[in-house]
Amino acid sequence: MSESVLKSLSGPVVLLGAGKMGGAMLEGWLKLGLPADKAVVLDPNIPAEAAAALAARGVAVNPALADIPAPCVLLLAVKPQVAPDALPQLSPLVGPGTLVVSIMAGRTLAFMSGIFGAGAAIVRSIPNTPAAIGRGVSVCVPGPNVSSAQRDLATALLGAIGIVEWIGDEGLMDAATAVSGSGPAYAFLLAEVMAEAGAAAGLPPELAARIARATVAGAGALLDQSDLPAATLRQNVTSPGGTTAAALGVLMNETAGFGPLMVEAVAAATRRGKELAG
Ligand SMILES: NC(=O)C1=CN([C@@H]2O[C@H](COP(=O)(O)OP(=O)(O)OC[C@H]3O[C@@H](n4cnc5c(N)ncnc54)[C@H](O)[C@@H]3O)[C@@H](O)[C@H]2O)C=CC1
Ligand SMILES: O=C(O)[C@@H]1CCC=N1
Repeated sequence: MSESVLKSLSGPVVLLGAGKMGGAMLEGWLKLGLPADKAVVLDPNIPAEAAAALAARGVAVNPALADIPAPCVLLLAVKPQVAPDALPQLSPLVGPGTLVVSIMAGRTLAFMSGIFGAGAAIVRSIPNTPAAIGRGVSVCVPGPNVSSAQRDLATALLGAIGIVEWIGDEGLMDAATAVSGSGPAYAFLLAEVMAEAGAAAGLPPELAARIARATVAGAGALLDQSDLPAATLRQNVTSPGGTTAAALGVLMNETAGFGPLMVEAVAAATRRGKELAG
């Protein structure tokens, strides 16, 4: 479904911001068959080499706005903080057939319709960086003017980089951002702190880093491939009275363990999302 939707678009997909997330999304679309001449990148800071490589593949990089045909999609992948300066100039591009998709943390549907007009079709979404290997998670909420065909189009665009979850309540987006948008950083931090703890326990630091990284990656792959709940996979490691139980006694402490700490972390990220709302 994704492939046929992306291969048969009537107008271009315009990407604003070709950084980590925008760049990964563009690669996903091209891989799934979006014709390169249907992709337009707008990013004043794109490195010359990257711009030349995209242009060689047929992608239009930083054309004059007046030269861009009516877009099917305008995908907003700039930082939320630059949105008030970067978005208004794009307003003339947004016509009745244009779907605006934002991946900016915090920025609300109301903020975007304030720029693109109350009639604009807008999807607010939050992907995550495993998008770079096609293993992203995107949570999306549609604005009131989004047609079912445009929802399918957003699913195709975000589905090119991983799984897509739709929600109906925009009020949940900051919490979703705190879990899946920011979540990969928590998993990477786990690999970092396990390595540091291994070194503190006497392992050569490089060995500790290698085995911690491979362990987090292997556990993630097992979680992915198994049908068992995470709690069962955890219990399968934990011999009664053994080493894991000793560690989990610390990590699962009801007041100072991982659980309450994660609640605090997700709450902090959720609050920050609300601050970025604008
Ligand atoms: N990095 C992540 O894990 C995630 C990021 N996001 C959201 O994605 C958006 C982009 O984040 P990243 O890709 O991480 O940032 P990034 O810094 O890698 O990319 C932002 C890009 O925007 C470009 N840019 C800056 N000003 C511009 C302008 N006026 N016009 C066009 N392009 C401009 C920059 O040159 C850069 O290439 C943010 O809004 C962020 O909240 C969402 C989910 C996950
Ligand atoms: O840290 C951020 O604000 C962005 C949104 C989710 C992940 N990175």
